[in-house]
Order: sequence, then C-alpha cells, then structure tokens
Amino acid sequence: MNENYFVKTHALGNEYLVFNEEKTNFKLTQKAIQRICNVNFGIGSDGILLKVPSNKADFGLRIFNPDGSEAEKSGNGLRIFCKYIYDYGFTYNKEFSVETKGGIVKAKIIEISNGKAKIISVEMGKANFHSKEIPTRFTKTEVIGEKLNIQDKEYEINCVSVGNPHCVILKKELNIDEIKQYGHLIETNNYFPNRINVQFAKVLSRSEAEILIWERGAGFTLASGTSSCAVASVLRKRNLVDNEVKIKMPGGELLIEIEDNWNVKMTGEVRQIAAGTLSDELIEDLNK
Ligand SMILES: N[C@@H](CCC[C@H](N)C(=O)O)C(=O)O
Repeated sequence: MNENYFVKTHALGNEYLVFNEEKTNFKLTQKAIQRICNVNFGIGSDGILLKVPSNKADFGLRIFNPDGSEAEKSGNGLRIFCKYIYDYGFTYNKEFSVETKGGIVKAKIIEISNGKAKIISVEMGKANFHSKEIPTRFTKTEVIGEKLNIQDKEYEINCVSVGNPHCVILKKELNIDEIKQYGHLIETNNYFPNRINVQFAKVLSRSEAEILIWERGAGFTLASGTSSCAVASVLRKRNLVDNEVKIKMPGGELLIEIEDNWNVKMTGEVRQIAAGTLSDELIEDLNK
C-alpha cells in the first residue's frame, strides 16, 4: 500500500475516505480534514476514517466529520472500515472487534461478493437514554417527549446515545426543506453541550420507519448508521415498533435489531467507489 493511499467507500450514499495512519505523511488537522472532504479543493466526502493501533480490540478507528470535528462513533463509518479491513487483508477472519472513542464493537462480515465484503453486521453496544450521559442539559433523567422551541417551531424531542448523541423527532410527514432549515439550529442548541445529530422519523409499521438525517459536523446526509440505531431505539422505547426495524433513508435501508437489554445490532450494505493516492501538491498544501 502506497503512502497516502485512500479508499473511498459508500454505505447507502453516506461516503467516507479511509486512511491508514501508518501510511500517511501529513497531519490530519481540522484544516486538512476540511480540505480533503471538500469536493472542489479536495476529494469530497461525508467524513474521514483513520485506521489506528488499538491495544483493547483487533483494530482501532478514529472518525472525523467534514468540519474537522471528531465523532465518537459512526455506523456507516464502521461498516465501511470493516470492509476495508477485510478487503485489504488486514485479517482473514470474518469476525473481529474495533475500538472507537464511543466504545468497542463487534463486527461480522455476512456476505462476500467477488472476494469483497458486501453486507456487514455490527453489534453497536447499548442505547443509553440517560440525559447527562448523552449529554444534554435537560434536568430530567431521560429526554423522551420533551418540548424544544426552535424559532417558530415547537418540537417534541427524544434523546439517546448509541456511542454518539442523537435527537429524534417523530413526524407525521417528512420534509427535507424543514430538516435542512432547522437541523443546524437543533444541532447547535444550547441544550446540547457536544452538539447533536438530528433525525426526523415517520413510523410506517411495527417493523418499518422512514427517516431524514441532519448529521452533527456534516449536515444533511443520505444515510446514517448511528441515526438508524438511535431512531429504532427511541421507537422501541416508546413501544411504537418491535425488536427488528427496517430503517428507510434517502440512500437506502438498514436493518436494526434491539435486544431487551438495549443492545443494538445494525446490518447493511457497503460498496467501494474508488481508491487512489493523494497528490504531492495536495500534501504540500495540507502540510503548510
Ligand atoms: N454517518 C455516521 C455518523 C457520523 C458521526 C456523526 N456525524 C457525529 O458527529 O456523531 C453514521 O453512519 O452513523
């Protein structure tokens, strides 16, 4: 593998660039991340995944949003990273563990096509509804069905952490313009000290829901794994769905399974887009 080699992979239209820390000769500063993720001045991406060493799990992963902030966890990012680990021969095992800032997860390659991982399951850990641990500044122990006023809107919000923080709003109808207008205002509201990922969710049946996503540090995205886990957990908490929920997003579908002890499992597809090497000119600019 060359220096500064990258792989670009999408999970339901949520795309990430994967780098191996051992093979990069530039500093992944906030400015460098913003530049690489910019489609005009860089490659363009919804975020960066960095393979790092771990002494607690088989592999270590750091996850960066396109604004340069670091996320504790990413569901699509994890499946993309696991595909990279398997496809590039870092392991021949179909089951392995990954350490993220948001906890250690167990991954399983479920389907292989032409020697490459295609469908991957990740045991994402437990959904946590404790408001201080999410974190939120609400005084109640759990933020389920609480009112939040944003400009002219009064939203009923439900907050949960699945390693990273989420604010789920149940809607009768989903409106892309509305999430694009209010997503950032909710993300950066004073109630959320670490900002928050936002989802609008419409329940379709006891086993299906449709969602729109506004990601912390990334904005509107076509799909999000942790958002799907967060929505399924909130819907289960409110007894609106059963233990297995198909989450439909603009970029595709994920299957989320929730155990009675709140362990969450996510299963879905990942496909590589491209692989290559950053140019010397870009590296020169990144190192300035
Ligand atoms: N796309 C991701 C979530 C990435 C991290 C998120 N923006 C955050 O800051 O927590 C996913 O698939 O889960």
